[in-house]
Amino acid sequence: MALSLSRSILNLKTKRQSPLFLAASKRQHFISLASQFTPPGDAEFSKVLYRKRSGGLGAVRTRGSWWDLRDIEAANSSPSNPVTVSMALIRLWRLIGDDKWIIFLGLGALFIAAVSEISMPRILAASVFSANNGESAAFFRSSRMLIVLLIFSGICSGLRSGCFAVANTLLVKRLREILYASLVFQDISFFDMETVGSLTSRLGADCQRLSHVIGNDIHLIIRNVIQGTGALINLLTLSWPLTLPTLAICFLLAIIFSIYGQYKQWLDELAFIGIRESAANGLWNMCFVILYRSTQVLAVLLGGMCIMNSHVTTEQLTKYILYWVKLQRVMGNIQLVNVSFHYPSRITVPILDQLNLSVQANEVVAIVGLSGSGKSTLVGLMLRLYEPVNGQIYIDGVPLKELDIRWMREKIGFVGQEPHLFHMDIKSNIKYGCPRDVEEEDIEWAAKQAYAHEFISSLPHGYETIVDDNLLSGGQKQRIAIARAILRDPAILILDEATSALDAESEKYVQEVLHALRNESRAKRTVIVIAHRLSTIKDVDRIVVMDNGRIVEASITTTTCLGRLSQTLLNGYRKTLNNKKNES
Ligand SMILES: Nc1ncnc2c1ncn2[C@@H]1O[C@H](COP(=O)(O)OP(=O)(O)OP(=O)(O)O)[C@@H](O)[C@H]1O
Repeated sequence: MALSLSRSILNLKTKRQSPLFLAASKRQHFISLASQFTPPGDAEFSKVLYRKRSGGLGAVRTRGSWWDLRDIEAANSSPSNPVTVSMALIRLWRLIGDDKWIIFLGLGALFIAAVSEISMPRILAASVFSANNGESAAFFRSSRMLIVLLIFSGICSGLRSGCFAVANTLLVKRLREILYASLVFQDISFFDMETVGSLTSRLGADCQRLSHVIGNDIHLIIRNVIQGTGALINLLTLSWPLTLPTLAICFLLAIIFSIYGQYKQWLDELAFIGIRESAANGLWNMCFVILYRSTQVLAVLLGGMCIMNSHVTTEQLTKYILYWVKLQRVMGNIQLVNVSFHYPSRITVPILDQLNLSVQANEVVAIVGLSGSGKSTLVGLMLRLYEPVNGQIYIDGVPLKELDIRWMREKIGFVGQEPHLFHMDIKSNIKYGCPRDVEEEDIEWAAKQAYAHEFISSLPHGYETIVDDNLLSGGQKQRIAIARAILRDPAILILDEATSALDAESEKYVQEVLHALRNESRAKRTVIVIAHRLSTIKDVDRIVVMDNGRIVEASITTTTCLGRLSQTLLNGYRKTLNNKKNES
């Protein structure tokens, strides 16, 4: 929106250079930009109360006129957030934080400079007339006064622009911090819809523009108001008959400005929609929490009676309640029931179609299938990077979407095809993102599990070796990423095996890791591996074959794999097998 506004302002600037038009556009731009950085919430309650009163209580009932959006739909198609100038200023004021003294200092300097500048013409005229009349004492007094005012206005003007420039810099910094923090926690689907360019522009140019309004325009407005008022008082005291026609023209200009400022009405309408949405959300939350909690209360009441009647044991009741309260520990059972999915950016292309899959805790399952059959998408849904369009995913019997997403992701280790390593030592790379304190031996243990310890130890500085682009092969990078995932001790480990792009040495790494994971009790966990090579699926419990967004085989073993793969898949794997034979 900020970009399109920027473009439209640019167009307006090139088409119409009228200062009035530019002023109106600038104000609208400022409000729109401010709304990007502020959550909706400061609602105009007086308006709502007024509307509610005018509609009566009946308007608020289900399907009552209070919820009706058609009037606004018809009147307005702009999706901007409802933020008024004052709201935007208040929020920006909060952003200044502890550095408000800079603004106060700037305002003080601004006031003194403005008053000095207003006083100068009167004293200048007085000194000219006193010189003309030969009144030397008055002339020197006026001249001294002029010099003092000159010095004051010079120093204070400098101080004013310095203070606002510093406030401007602080504001840009904070806006970017807040915006960046907000971007980091967006859903993956948000990044599908937004281009990198527009996000970069928000962080860069838009923040800069918004703070420019604060750093320059606002203090200029304040200065002009003070100087205008002073000039008006001066004019009125000099000659009110001359001043009144000027005032009439100014009044006319103010009316024209206010006509351009009519968009406020749209902001009010949008604020009203926001309030109704919040109210609907509040009602939903209230109903959900009350019903959810009442199941626990009922469980305790009825369960207590059943214990007294010896229908259930205390242990059974405790387990029952604990399941309802929260999933304490992830065992690693995964169940996908009738899951369908399409990407938000391509809603007409179904990727997963009524998919059903069940993975038991500690099972090692390989997912195979031709490129584009939806394997990575399936994993993306398990990681809750996206929500299924239809169907449900359960972890240990609890719907995935009801679990705390951060907590859940801590329990899942994921290693993608191109894992990212940081320019720091190998030890820190393995430790990266681990939510608990770990010792050197834990890091080595994880590296051993990932078959990385041997090559790390052979490096000149071992675990202290700094990772750089040319130091490690693709397979070695992946082993470090697996060590990183294993160190977090996830209940579910998902490996997206690299495709043919990697070197020959990496051919066996997933196979070895899977072998270790299956045979070491400390490493027991559910493992899902997206396999591209036959060698990988040798050691798994089960092979799941995907084709065109569906699971066509869900429980074949390695020995029967080749025999039962569908013809299409078989051809693909035969080709791989032949290539391998030719190579060897
Ligand atoms: N972010 C996305 N937005 C839109 N479409 C996508 C996105 N990611 C994947 N797709 C499409 O979804 C389909 C399934 O892709 P997916 O990556 O899940 O297949 P895959 O079986 O993992 O393939 P490969 O083995 O090549 O990794 C493909 O047609 C792909 O183009």
